[in-house]
Amino acid sequence: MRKSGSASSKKVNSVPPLRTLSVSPADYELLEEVGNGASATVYRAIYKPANEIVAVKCLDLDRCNSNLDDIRREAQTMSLIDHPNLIKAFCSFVVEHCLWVVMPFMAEGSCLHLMKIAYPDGFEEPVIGSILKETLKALDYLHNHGHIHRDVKAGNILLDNSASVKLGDYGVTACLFDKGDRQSSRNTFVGTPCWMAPEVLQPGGGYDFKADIWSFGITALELAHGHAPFSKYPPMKVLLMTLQNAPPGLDYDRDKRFSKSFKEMVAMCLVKDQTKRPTAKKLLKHTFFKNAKPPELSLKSLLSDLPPLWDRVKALQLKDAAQLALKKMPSAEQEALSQSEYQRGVSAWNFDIEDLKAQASLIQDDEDFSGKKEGDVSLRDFMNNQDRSTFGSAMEKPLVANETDFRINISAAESSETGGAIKKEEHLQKDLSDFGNREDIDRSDKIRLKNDSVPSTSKQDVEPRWKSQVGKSHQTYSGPILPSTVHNNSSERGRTTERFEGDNLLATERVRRDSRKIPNLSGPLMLPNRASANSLSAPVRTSSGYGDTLEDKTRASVVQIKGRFSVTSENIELLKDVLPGTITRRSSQGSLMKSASVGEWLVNSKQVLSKDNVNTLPASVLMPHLQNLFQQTSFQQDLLSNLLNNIQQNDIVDGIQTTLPLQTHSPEDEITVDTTVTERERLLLAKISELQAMMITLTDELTAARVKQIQLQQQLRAVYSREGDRKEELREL
Ligand SMILES: Nc1ncnc2c1ncn2[C@@H]1O[C@H](COP(=O)(O)OP(=O)(O)OP(=O)(O)O)[C@@H](O)[C@H]1O
Repeated sequence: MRKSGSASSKKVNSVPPLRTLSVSPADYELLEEVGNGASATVYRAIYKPANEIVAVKCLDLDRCNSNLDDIRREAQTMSLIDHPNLIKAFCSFVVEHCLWVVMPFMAEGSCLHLMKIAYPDGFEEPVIGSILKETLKALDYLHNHGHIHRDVKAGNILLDNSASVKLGDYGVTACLFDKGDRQSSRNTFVGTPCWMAPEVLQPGGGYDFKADIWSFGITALELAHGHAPFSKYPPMKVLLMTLQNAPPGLDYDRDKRFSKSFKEMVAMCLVKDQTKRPTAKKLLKHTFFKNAKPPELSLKSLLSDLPPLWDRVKALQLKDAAQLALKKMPSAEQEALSQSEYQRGVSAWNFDIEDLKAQASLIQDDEDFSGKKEGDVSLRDFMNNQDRSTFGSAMEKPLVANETDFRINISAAESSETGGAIKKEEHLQKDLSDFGNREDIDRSDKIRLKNDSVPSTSKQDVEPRWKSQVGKSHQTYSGPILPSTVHNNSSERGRTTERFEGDNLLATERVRRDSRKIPNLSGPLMLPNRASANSLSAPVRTSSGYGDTLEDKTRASVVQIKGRFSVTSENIELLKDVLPGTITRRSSQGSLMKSASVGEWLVNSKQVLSKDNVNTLPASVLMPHLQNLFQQTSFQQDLLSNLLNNIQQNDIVDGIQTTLPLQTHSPEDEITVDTTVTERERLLLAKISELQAMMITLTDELTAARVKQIQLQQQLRAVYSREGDRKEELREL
């Protein structure tokens, strides 16, 4: 079951869907990575006893917020599911810290992948109709069997090479990760922000299967436009927009190419009042679906001319890595904006609605997605300049050559398309080497590529449509986990991480990890060991132990991790405050949100003002940064003081609120309140210490910045006076 590609060149068959496969990891050979989601990586694999191709989803249990018993229970439940439009697992078993789920290999990947690689502006209506109809059948089945999918999106709709459409990740993940009974889990929110129904975002209200109908409507828009509505916004803004704005829909002017019945169907799904949304069964009777063609007729042409799935995935990952590099952030700073910090940000923020609005209004509201975002790298440019054989029989070529081409192509593309953006090339060159030791990458990828021999499906001789498309930058890999039976298997050989050998592991993992750290306003809120450079992430990067303490705390309080969004118990409390418009108690934390962007800014300034730079850069470059750093640091100090004050005040208010009712309560109540108060005190004290630690660090930084400012001013004066002297001399001459 070691990862290898050697078997891919052999003739292999696909496993028919209802087979029982072995639960021994030794019987599986993992081949190429074909997808990754928030919690799992999916591989094409060979089932050795039958020489058959399957997909193995390796779900990292360390990253799941659930115990093995829950997983087993849910896996058994899901084994009862059986529908042609749902991916059914053959079997599942535990290999070290991972749950392996063996399922049919969907050779064309997800609709999201397909759009990213070849249809960035979405599909034509007949295609959408076919995909949606099959998805709706799957939802109808799930709902009839008492399941809510909770993560319907293009990334979870998978296609195979016979153009059949299957919904993956159908609720199992949600169930697996639920703590306690299902009902209580419905009081938490789960999903990916853009696709989440308003009622899902309202904590405590509960929701039902109609939440899937909303997500289905959003998925319809996603397939029509190539992206979900609001996908370019940070998650918090998405949350607000979903709650406050009119529901998104197909526009009469902008979406002229779509029929009235399609528009009407979408509008029916995207009604805020969940009781007014149709059931899946009713929706299936809509004219739009009555006219939909079977997928074999409408989808086949889409899938021709595409390279094998794993090559597409690799290309997208490389593109993402390049975008990451273009963000000009060294990896250390990327780490500063990691998911753990994002979680910290989420749980620490106050969802002060006014403040959020102010935040949100800072982001441009234009809906022009066609324009290339800063840092977007054209996949077309990358692919067109690749050696054609990159995606064909020459996959054995070491990646070093491909990566070199890649870098050159990006810079060429950037300079031609953005004009004068030559600097990006330098940054890219620098950052690509920053985020991974070149030698490491080369070695590890050589090994991987050597093994990844090319199957008979490669199509290097054609000039396909996908090459001429510019992929979008959304990073929303997601999908199924549908175990039918779970077995424990502690075989050393089964350890997923052993698929790379020795130190190659490090490098390859780093490349992969970094390729996922794409700063993206659609807000990939990844799991703790994945980084995300969301602009609303961690307020301040400190050099103290602050990050760890808080990160651990946040991790401990996570109640839901799903897709790109994780929710902590603190979030729920905070949202309870916000949503009915009753926030204020922690209003100072709204400032922390502001400091999120400040934090990012500080990072940039600190970069510029690094020890090495400070003596070499001209004063004219350094001064504005220094001044800004100075101002922002002072600003942050003020915010922190306010925050501390507010916490102290809140403490007093809380004390009054919690002690007053005590007089009328029973002794049991007193014990409960006492415990709550103590717990709250403990949390507040912890928060205060953390803030104090932050303040100390900030004060240090401020002092350092002041010193630097003084030095620079002196240098500047010296330069001016030298220049003055020189001018004097010249005049005298
Ligand atoms: N059976 C399969 N065959 C081929 N590709 C697959 C298969 N299952 C999943 N994938 C690919 O892997 C990606 C990630 O898988 P999946 O969504 O199951 O992970 P996840 O961690 O549950 O993601 P998320 O929770 O973000 O939805 C999918 O988007 C899809 O592109």
